[in-house]
Amino acid sequence: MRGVWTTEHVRSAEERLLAVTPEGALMRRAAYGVSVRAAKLLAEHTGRVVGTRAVLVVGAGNNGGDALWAGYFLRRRGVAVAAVLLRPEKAHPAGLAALRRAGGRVYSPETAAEVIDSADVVIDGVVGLSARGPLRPDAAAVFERVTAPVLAVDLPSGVDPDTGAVDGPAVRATCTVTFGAYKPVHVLNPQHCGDITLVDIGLSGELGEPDLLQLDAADVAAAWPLPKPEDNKYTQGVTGVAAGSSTYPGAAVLTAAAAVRATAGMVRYAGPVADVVRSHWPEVVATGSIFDAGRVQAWVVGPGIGTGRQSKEVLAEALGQGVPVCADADAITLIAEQPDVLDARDPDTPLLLTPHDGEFERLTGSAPGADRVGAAREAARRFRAVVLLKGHCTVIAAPDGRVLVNRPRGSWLATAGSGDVLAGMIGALLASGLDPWLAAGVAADVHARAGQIAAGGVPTSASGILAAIPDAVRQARSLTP
Ligand SMILES: NC(=O)C1=CN([C@@H]2O[C@H](COP(=O)(O)OP(=O)(O)OC[C@H]3O[C@@H](n4cnc5c(N)ncnc54)[C@H](OP(=O)(O)O)[C@@H]3O)[C@@H](O)[C@H]2O)[C@@H](O)CC1
Ligand SMILES: [K+]
Repeated sequence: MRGVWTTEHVRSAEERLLAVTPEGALMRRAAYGVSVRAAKLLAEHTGRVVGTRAVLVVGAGNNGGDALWAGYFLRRRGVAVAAVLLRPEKAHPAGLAALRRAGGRVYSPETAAEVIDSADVVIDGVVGLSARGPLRPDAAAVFERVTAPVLAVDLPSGVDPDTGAVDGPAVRATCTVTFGAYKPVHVLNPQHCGDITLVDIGLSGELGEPDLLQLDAADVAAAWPLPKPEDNKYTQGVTGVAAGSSTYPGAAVLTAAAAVRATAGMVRYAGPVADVVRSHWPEVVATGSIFDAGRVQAWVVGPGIGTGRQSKEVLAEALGQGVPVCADADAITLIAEQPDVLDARDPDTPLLLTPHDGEFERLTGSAPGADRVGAAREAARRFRAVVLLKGHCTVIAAPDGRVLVNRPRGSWLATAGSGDVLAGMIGALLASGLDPWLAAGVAADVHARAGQIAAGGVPTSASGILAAIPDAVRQARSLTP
């Protein structure tokens, strides 16, 4: 698993490390890493390093110091370096002196137009860990001119380091070089970070437990349930699916099919479109009502069931059986509108909620806002449930505070019925006995892989995602991170 630490925790770890490290050593280590990545970027874009031109955009703090020292190292590799100082009086003194000594030139934003226009790479050292709010107007004006690839030092300036939120002008980087630890921005807003490089500055011993986690392929592979020699169809867990209606039969088919595709156990369907489900997926044991469905090890309830009285009874029945329940789509709206349905649940029965933003607002009374991790964590505590908050970077929070952030693989999942497929996969993983938080994270990862595989660069559909589940599992099982 990839660990991610908030800026508060990175800062205090850095303070402890700084206390036992010679002055300036950490910054030079960080800056050297920036210069190596910058040289690679230059070579990729121009075919050479010597004789290319780098522009540093330098703010008031140590992030600017990193950029200035990186400029010093790039000078030594034959790169022409120009530093645009946004706050000349506050520019890191040692870094600036080193750059000048090495032959770097210095500009103000007003005099820099020409060097920016002819840059081969621009290094964003405006602001790092201490960033607040969007780019200020002077920095925003500089980046408006930029057409060269941008390397962000630590993080793209203008993006909130702890939430990844963007609320105005912000740097959109080709690549980001960060130090010591991944920060939330790197997993919550990969679109603005581009390709990310982590430079080791010796911080790992000081960091403690991570605040967020991201699954690697190896984690997904290790968690994905596979039949063992002693298994039969029951021992792998039976998934119950209560989905669909005469208006939305497709929701039943997609949800049940995703459970079939995800694991080798058995899938039971209970609902008004049993015949439709059976005709598409003969391996599903389908019946008309949840009350005569037989034993299951987990329920998925909600896709396409509507929010009427009968649907409420179905949800209450599932919640009362003492097995994990994934409440999706209409089941979330039902909980939001008629919270007494949760009385049917023993507080120890695992519950998993899978809202998109609109459903989240219905459920909690407020939209997730900029701090999606905080919002999901709070909702998870309040409902004593795992909350999977859908988004470009889906966030999965457990009631005990653990948070996973899913790695996006394009926007292919934004298609009708895609959520039904995810719910079916989660149900199958719950039935296999996986921890609900991990089940949600692993399902979200494979769902994203399936979307990418199904799309292959052109739009796909929920049926396409469904068909790609086996290849997505294969991909996760054969890849390292
Ligand atoms: N500590 C270490 O060991 C190491 C640290 N390292 C590096 O230090 C970086 C952290 O440096 P830092 O703490 O000096 O602050 P930094 O992020 O440069 O901000 C400077 C000032 O900018 C301002 N500002 C705020 N928001 C703004 C905005 N939106 N747009 C424009 N300006 C804005 C605000 O000042 P204000 O103008 O509000 O007074 C703020 O104080 C870290 O990211 C890493 O790169 C590495 O070298 C490894 C070793
Ligand atoms: K930056």
